Amino acid sequence: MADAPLFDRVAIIGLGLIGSSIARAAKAGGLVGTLVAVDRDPAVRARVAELGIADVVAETAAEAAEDADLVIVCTPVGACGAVAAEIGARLKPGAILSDVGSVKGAVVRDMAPHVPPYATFVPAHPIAGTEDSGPDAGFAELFRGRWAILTPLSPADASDVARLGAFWEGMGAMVDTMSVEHHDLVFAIVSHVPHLIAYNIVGTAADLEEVTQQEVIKYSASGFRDFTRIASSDPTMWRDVFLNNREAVLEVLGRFTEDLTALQRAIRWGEGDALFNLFTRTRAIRRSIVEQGQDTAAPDFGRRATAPAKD
Ligand SMILES: NC(=O)c1ccc[n+]([C@@H]2O[C@H](COP(=O)([O-])OP(=O)(O)OC[C@H]3O[C@@H](n4cnc5c(N)ncnc54)[C@H](O)[C@@H]3O)[C@@H](O)[C@H]2O)c1
Ligand SMILES: O=C(O)C(=O)C[C@]1(C(=O)O)C=C[C@@H](O)C=C1
Repeated sequence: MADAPLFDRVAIIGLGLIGSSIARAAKAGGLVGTLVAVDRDPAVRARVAELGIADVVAETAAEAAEDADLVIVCTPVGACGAVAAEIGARLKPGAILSDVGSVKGAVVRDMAPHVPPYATFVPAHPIAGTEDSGPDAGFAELFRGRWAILTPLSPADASDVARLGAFWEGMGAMVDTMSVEHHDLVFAIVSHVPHLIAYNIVGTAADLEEVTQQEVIKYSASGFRDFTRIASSDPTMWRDVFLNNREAVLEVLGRFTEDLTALQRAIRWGEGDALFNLFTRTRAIRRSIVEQGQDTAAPDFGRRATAPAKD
């Protein structure tokens, strides 16, 4: 007899890249009995029904959350508070509420006040994604071999944290836990500021009057192309990330700006050793990332086997 699913009823709110990937992975892994999906966009709800990646497509978040053992909010972080306000009173006793937001402090601030004492809020963040969005962009293998960070709010939540961790592991992820504050600093460095740099360099190139748009497109088969991939990431998602992780991002940007000024000086004064030493250190970092098998920002898995690469 097959093992019983980890959760009888799971509700996913927001069926974009991440929500639809969870739906696909959870069903493929036999982790849920009934999967209920809802999105505020009627076109997304219709597409989810067409794709057949949920058992039930609900009309409202409150309706989706009712009776669910696990509810995962997969909207942009700026919408998480309003969703929690809508579903909080409808959560069933013993339910686990979670999210996938790229920022944790602001999400906890906005969601936690709406969680009743008989449910447990376990914030989460999968470190996996692509530059694409929407329900067609998702795929079941997205989380395989990737980290899922849980930021538990109380030691009393340990058994629910373990259950949610098992759910992420069932989707192929490796689970780690850290504090909300530490999370926001770490991901400001390794994800948020790198995205800001990509948005900035692509914007600068597009604005340079002496380089035509045609040349930017024609000669971008270089490092610049990698920046354009990142800089094509969803504008709503990333606007919300920067508005909601302001302090950590500004802290890291301050350090980044100082280091950039030092590089500017080294170039101006011909300090080749300073440049060489930095580039040697950064090359070693890249090599250790590759050795640990974390070198693909957007894992291909089966996705590219069926869909031709866009770039
Ligand atoms: N894209 C990534 O690489 C990535 C990786 C890890 C975590 N995240 C986080 O996951 C979340 C979702 O990102 P995504 O890339 O799946 O975005 P997406 O744009 O692909 O999907 C978001 C979905 O949420 C829906 N939505 C928005 N407001 C809503 C509301 N109030 N109620 C119900 N549905 C609503 C939208 O209609 C959309 O379908 C974000 O919080 C993001 O920070 C993204
Ligand atoms: O691969 C990409 O396109 C991503 O940017 C994924 C990425 C990241 O920065 O690593 C982006 C945001 C998330 O919160 C987690 C993962």
